[in-house]
Amino acid sequence: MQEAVSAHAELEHERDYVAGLYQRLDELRAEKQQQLDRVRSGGAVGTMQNISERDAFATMYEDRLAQLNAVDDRLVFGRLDLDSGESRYIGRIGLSTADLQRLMVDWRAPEAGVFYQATAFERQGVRRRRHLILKGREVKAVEDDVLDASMLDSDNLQGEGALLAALNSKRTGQMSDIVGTIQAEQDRIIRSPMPGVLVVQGGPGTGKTAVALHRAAYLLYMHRERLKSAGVLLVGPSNSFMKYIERVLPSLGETGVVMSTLGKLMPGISAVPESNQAVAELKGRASMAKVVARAVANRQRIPAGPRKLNVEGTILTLTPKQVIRARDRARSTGKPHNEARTTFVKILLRELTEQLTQALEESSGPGNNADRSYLTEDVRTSRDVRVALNLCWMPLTPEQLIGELLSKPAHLEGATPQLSDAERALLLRDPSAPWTEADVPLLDEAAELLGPMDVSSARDKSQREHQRARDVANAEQSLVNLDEALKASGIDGLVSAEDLAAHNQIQETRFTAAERAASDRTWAFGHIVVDEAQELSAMQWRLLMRRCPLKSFTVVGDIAQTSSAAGAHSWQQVLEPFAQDRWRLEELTVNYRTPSQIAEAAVRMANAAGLVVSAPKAVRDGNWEPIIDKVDDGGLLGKLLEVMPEELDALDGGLLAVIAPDHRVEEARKALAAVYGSRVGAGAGGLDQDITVIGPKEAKGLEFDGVVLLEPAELLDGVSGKVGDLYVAMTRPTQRLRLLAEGDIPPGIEG
Ligand SMILES: Nc1ncnc2c1ncn2[C@@H]1O[C@H](COP(=O)(O)OP(=O)(O)OP(=O)(O)O)[C@@H](O)[C@H]1O
Repeated sequence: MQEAVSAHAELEHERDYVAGLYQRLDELRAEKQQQLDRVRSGGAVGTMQNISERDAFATMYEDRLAQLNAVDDRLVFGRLDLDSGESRYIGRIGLSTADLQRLMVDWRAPEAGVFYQATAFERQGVRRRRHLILKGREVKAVEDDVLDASMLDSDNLQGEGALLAALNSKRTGQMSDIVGTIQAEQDRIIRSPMPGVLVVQGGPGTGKTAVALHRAAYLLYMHRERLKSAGVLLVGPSNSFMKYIERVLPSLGETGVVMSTLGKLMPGISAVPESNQAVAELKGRASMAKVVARAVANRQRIPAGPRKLNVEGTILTLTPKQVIRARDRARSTGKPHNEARTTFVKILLRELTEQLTQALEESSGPGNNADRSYLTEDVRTSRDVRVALNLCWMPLTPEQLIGELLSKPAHLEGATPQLSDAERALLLRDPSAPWTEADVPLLDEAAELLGPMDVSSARDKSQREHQRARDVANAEQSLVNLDEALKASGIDGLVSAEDLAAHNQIQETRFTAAERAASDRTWAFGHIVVDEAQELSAMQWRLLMRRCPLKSFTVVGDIAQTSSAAGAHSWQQVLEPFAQDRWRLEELTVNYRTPSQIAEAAVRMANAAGLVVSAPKAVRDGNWEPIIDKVDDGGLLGKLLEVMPEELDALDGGLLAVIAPDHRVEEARKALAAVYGSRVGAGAGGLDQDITVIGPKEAKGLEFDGVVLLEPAELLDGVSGKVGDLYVAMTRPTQRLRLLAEGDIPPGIEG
C-alpha cells in the first residue's frame, strides 16, 4: 500500500515537472513567434543590407520555431539521479529557464551520455535512471533502473519495460526515433568520433538504421558549425525506404540533412533501379572508371588526313600533326575535357590565323596588327573551322558521352578493349530508356572528367571556392561581430552560437547548405551516412567518396543481406581502395525487431543455403512460430486470399506485408486489391493502408507487424534470386511470419 502511494506520488511529481517543461517550450515558441513577427513587420524598407539582414533573421527564427514545434511529442523521456544529489532530465532538446537555470539536457550533450551508458556494472555516478513514458504531453508511466550492485542481472537491457513497449507497439509504416531507449552498444556507436570511416555491421533488426539516423543528429549537434555549412548526406536504398525514415530526423529536431537514394545522387537525373543484375554487376565494377576515361579520350579525335578549311575565300589546311600537338598541350593542362578544350581551340585558332596572315601576305604584301586581330575573328567565325574543331574536340555533357557510349557499338568497342562481346552486349542500352541507378556513377565519373559545359561557370565555381575558404577563415571573427551587433540591436541572448552560424550562411546566399548541396554535384559534404551499404558497387563508392573529400563516413549494413550482384562481400574489400586502413568496424549484436522463433528460422535457412550470417540475439520471443502452408499447383493466390482474414485478425490493425518474388508482385496486388480495395498499397505502407505488396529488394530496411511470404524458394533461386533476398524477406516482421508455397520449402526453415 505504502509502495503504491509513493509510486503515485512519484508519477504526480513527474507530471508536474513535465508540465513545467512544456510550459517553457510554449513560452519559447511564443517568444520566437514574436521575434519573427517583429522582424517581418519591418517589411521591405531600408537599405539592401537591412533588408537582407531582416530576411536572414526571419529565416533563423522560422527554423528555430520549426525545431521547437517538431519536438512536442515526447519532449522528455529520461531522468538521471546522480550520486551528487543532482537530478538531470534528458529530452529531445536542451531547455533552460529565462534566467538560465537548466531544466532539461539535450540527449546528445556529453552530460546526457551516461543516461545510455551507465550500467549496474559501471554506474558512472548514476544512482537511478528513470524512463518517462509519455503519450503526447502526458506522462503515462515511469520506469526505473536502480543501478545498485544488488540489482545486477544478466541481460543488461536498459529500460526494459520502455524498450519492450516500443518494440511491441504496432508499426505505422514510418520509422520512429528510439531516443528514449537507445541501448549502450548503440550509444557507443552514435557518439563515436566523426573523422574517418566508421562501419557498423549488424544482422537484421539490430538497429543499424536507427543508429545511423541518431548518429547523424548527434554529429550535427556536436559539430554544428562545421556541418551546418558543409552539410550531411544520408544515402538509402529506395524511395520507399526514404519515405519510411523521413520523420525520424525532424522528430530529433534536425531538418538539414540531404537525403538521397543512389539513383538521385546526380542533380537533374532521377534514375530507376537497375533490374538486370548482370548489368548492375558489370556497370558497378571499378574498371568502369577506366572505360569512361577512355570514352572521353576517344572524343578528342585526330583527323585521318589534312583538312581544307575555307576562311573568307582563303583555303587553309589543318593537319593531323597540328591537331596532335594542340591535343597534347591541352591534355597536359590536366583540366577536364570541356575546360581543356579552350586551350585546344586557342592553339589551333592561333595557328590558323598565322596561316591566314601568311597566305594574305603572300598574295598582297605585309599587313599590320589591326589586320591581324580582324583575321583572328575571321578564323574564329568561319563555319569550316568551327566544324573541324568540333569534330576533333566537341564540348560534351555527361548524358551525351555516356548515352552515346552505351548506345553506339563503335563507341563502346573503342572504350572497352578488355570486355568480351557478350559483356558489351549487356552494356548496350536503348538511348530513350530511363537512366538506371547503375548508370549514375558512370554519369558522375563522366561529369568529373568532362567538367562543366559552360566554362565560365567553372570559373565562377573556383571563385566561389576561394570565397568559401575566406569565409571559413573569417567565421569565428564574424560570429563575434554578429553577436555584438545583435546585442546592440536589443535582440536577447536566446540566439545561440548555432543560430549565429546559421545566420552567417543564410546571409551569404539565402539558401540552406542542404538546399545548395542537393543541387550541386561538386558539393563537398562534411559527413556522409550510408544505409544498406552492402548493396553499393565499387563505382557507387567512388562517387560517394568524391562527395566527401574528408572521407568522414558512417557506413551501416549487413554483408549477409547483400542482394545486389554488384554489392559487397567483405567490408575490407570494399573500403580498402578508398580508405586504406582508416576505417574501423563496430558490431551490433542484439536483434530488436524479429521475435526469436522467426529470427532462428531465418538463420537456419541462411546457413543451410551456405550463407554465413551473424546471428544477433533476439531481444524477445514472439507469440507465434513461423507458419508454413504448402499449396497445390495453381492455388497460391487462392490460399493467400484464404489466409488474409486470419492474418489481419492476428495483427489486430497492424501492418501486413505480402512479400513476393518480383514477377508475382503485380498479380498478388491485383488479387488483394479486388477484395481489400484501397487498403492495399505499395512500399512501406502508410497510415491509411495496412496491406502492402512488395518485392524483396523494396522490402530492404523496412519492417511490418506481419509478413506473408509467397514462394520462398523462388526468392532463393529465381533469375535474380539470392539467399540475401530470402533472408531479408524473412526478417521483416515484428510479430508474425507465414510462408505460402506451391514449390519446395527451402531447407532449414522448418526447425
Ligand atoms: N534501442 C532501441 N529502442 C527501441 N527500438 C529499437 C531500438 N533499437 C532498434 N529498435 C527498433 O528495432 C527495429 C529495427 O531497427 P532498424 O530498422 O534500425 O534495424 P536494422 O539493423 O537497420 O535492420 P535491417 O538491416 O534488417 O534493415 C526498428 O523498429 C527500431 O525502431
